[in-house]
Amino acid sequence: MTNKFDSSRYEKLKASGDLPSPRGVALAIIRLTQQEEVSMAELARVIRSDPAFVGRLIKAANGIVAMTRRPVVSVQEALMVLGLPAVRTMALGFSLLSNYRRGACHGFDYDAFWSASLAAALAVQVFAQRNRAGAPDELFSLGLLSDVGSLALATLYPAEYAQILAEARRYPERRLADLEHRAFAMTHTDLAAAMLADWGVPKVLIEPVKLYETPERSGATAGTRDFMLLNTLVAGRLLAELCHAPEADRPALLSRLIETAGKVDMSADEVVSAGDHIVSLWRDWVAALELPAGNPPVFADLIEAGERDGRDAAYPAQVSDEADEAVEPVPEDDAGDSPVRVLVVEDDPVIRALLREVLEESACEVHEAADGRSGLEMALEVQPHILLSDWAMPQMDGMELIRALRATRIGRNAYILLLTDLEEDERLIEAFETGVDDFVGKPVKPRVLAARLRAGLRVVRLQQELERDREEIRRFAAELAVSNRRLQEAALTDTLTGFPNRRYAIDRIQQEWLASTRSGRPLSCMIIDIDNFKRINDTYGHDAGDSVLRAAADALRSALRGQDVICRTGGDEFLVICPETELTAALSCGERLRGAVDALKVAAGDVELQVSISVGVAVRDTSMADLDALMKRADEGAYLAKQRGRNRIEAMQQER
Ligand SMILES: Nc1nc2c(ncn2[C@@H]2O[C@H](COP(=O)(O)OP(=O)(O)OP(=O)(O)O)[C@@H](O)[C@H]2O)c(=O)[nH]1
Repeated sequence: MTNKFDSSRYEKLKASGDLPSPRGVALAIIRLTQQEEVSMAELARVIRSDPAFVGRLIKAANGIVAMTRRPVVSVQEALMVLGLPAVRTMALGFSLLSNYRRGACHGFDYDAFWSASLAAALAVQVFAQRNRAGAPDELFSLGLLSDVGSLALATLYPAEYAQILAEARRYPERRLADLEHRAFAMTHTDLAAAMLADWGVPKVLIEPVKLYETPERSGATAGTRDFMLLNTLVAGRLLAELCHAPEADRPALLSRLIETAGKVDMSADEVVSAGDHIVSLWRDWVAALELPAGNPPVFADLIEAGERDGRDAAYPAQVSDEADEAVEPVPEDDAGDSPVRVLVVEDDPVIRALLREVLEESACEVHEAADGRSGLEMALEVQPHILLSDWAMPQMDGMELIRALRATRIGRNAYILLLTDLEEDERLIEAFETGVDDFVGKPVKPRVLAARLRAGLRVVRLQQELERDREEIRRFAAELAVSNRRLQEAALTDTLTGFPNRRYAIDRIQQEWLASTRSGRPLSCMIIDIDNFKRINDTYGHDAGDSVLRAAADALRSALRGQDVICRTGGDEFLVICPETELTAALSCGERLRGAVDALKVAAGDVELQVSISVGVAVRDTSMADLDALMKRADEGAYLAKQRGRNRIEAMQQER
C-alpha cells in the first residue's frame, strides 16, 4: 500500500510549534551557518558556549579524521575538518538528542531510540568512509536524524502513538507505516523527510530517509549516487537494528545487511571489520551520552555462529564463501607469480600495437581500449594493476578517465601512467593532481617505457604485499576477537549450571539500577536459596548435590520470563533480576519459579529427592538510597521464607 503524504497537514503541525525542533545554542549555530558571511571565529565562539556540543563536535571530527592524521583537539580545527553544512546538521541532531531524551509517550523508548539512531549514524559514516557513497560527516547526521519522524509522532500524539506501537508489536504482520497513516494521515518516514527539508537538509539526503524502509520502491539505478546513498542508509539502519535485536533474529538481519552492503560495493569481510569498528565507536558514544548500549554482537562471532549452525537458510551463502576465502592461501594472481594486468587506452592503433609489444616483452597481460569511455568500462571489468592512458582522446579524454577511475574502489589502487607529448610544467602538475603516478613522453621510446613500467611494477608488488599483510592482520584481529569473547564468556559463566556467575550478576544489576534511575521505571529482584541443601550433600554425597543444583537450574530456566536474568551467586544461591517489574508481577513470577522446583524429583541412587526453594523478593522504592538497600531487602525476604518453614516466597514490602 502506498500512502499519500498530506503536506498541508504538515504545515499545520509546524505552525502549532509542537514538532521537535532545535533550541538554544544549537538554534544560534544553525542560524549563523545559514549566513553567507559568517566567520569561523564567530561560529567557534558561539559553539564554545555549549561545552556538551563542543565535546560531541570534536568527537565527531575525530571519528572522521581517525587514522589519517593527529587528533582534532579544538573547536576551530573541528570546524575546518567538518565544514559548515556538517556542523549545522550535527548541531541539529545533537540539540534534538539533548532536548528529547524523555517524553510523554509511554510506548516509545526514548533512550533506545537515540541509542539506535547513534548506531545508524556511526554505521553510515563508517560505511561511507569505505564505499564513498557520500561525505561521511554528512551521512553521520543523516543516520542520526533518519528516524526523527518517529520521535515527532511520539511528541505530537503521545497517547495514540503508544497504542499504535503496541498494536504493531502485537501484530507484526500489520505495517507500522500503514497504522500511522490510518491514524495521522502521515508516516514517520514522510514526516522525517518533511522536517529535514524544513531544516534545509539537501534533497539528495532526504530521498533516502523517505525510502530506507521500502528501498524496493526507489527507481534509482545501481551504482548511481542516489542508489549508493539509499542503500548505505538501509545498511546503516540494519546494523543499528542488529545491535538491539535478540540473538534469534540476528542471522536473518546479518544476511540482509550483507546483501544490502553488497549493493554498495562492500564485501562480507568489510561488513565484519566495519561492524566491529562501528560497535566499538558506538560503545564510546553511548557511554558518553549515558544511553543504553544494548547487547551488540561481535561480528566475527556472528559469522562463526552461522558456520557452526551448518550455514542454515537464513545465513547468506556470500558470508560462508567469503569466510572460506579468508583462510585460503592468497590467490596466485596476488602472490605475484601471474602476469600483471595492464590496460592500454590509446586512440592511435599504431601506438597501441607498439605498446602491446613492449608490454608483452615484460610478460604483462595486455587489454586495449580506443577511447576514454570504453577504457573506463574495461577498467572496471578487468581491474588492471597498471593503466597506460593517452591524454588527448575522443569521447572522454585521459584526464576525465583518470578522475572517474580514481573515484572508484577499483581505480584507487591502480598505478597510472600517462602518455603525453605536452611536457609543460602546468599541464604535468594538473595531471599529477588528478591522480597520475608517472608519465611517458611521446613519441614513445620503448626502452624508456620499459624502465618506467619496471618502476610501476615495483609499486604494484609493494601494494599487493601490503594488502596481503592487511588481510593477515584483519584475519588475526577477527580470530583474536573470537577468543577474547570466549574468554570473557568463560570468566562470567558458572560451569555447573551454565548461568552467569556472581561477577556478572553484580555488574548487571548495577546496570539495571542505573537504567531504572534514568528511566524512572521499576526494578525488582529475587534471592533464591535451595532448602536444606547441606543435608542433601551430607546424606547423599556431593555428586547428588550437584545433580540437584543442575536440575533446579533447569527448572528455574524454563519457568523464567524472557526479560528476566538469572545468575548463580553462591553455592545454592541464585539472583533473579527483573527489569521494569513491579512487586506484584515479581511475586507471581517468583511463585512460578518456586512451583517449578517443587515439582522436581531428582534421582539419587535408589531414592528420589524432593527439592524446594525459599525466595525473597524486593522492588526498588524511594526509601532505597542504593542498590545494596534493594539486595538487602530481598535477602531479608529469603530469610523470612526460611523462618516461616521454607518452600515459600516472601517480601518485606507491601504490594501497591
Ligand atoms: N554439591 C554441591 N554443594 C555445594 C556447592 N557449593 C556449595 N555447596 C554446599 O551447599 C551448602 C549450602 O548450605 P546452606 O545454604 O548454608 O544451608 P542449607 O542446608 O541449604 O540450609 P537452608 O539454606 O537454611 O535451607 C553447603 O553445604 C556447601 O558446602 C556445589 O557446587 N555443589
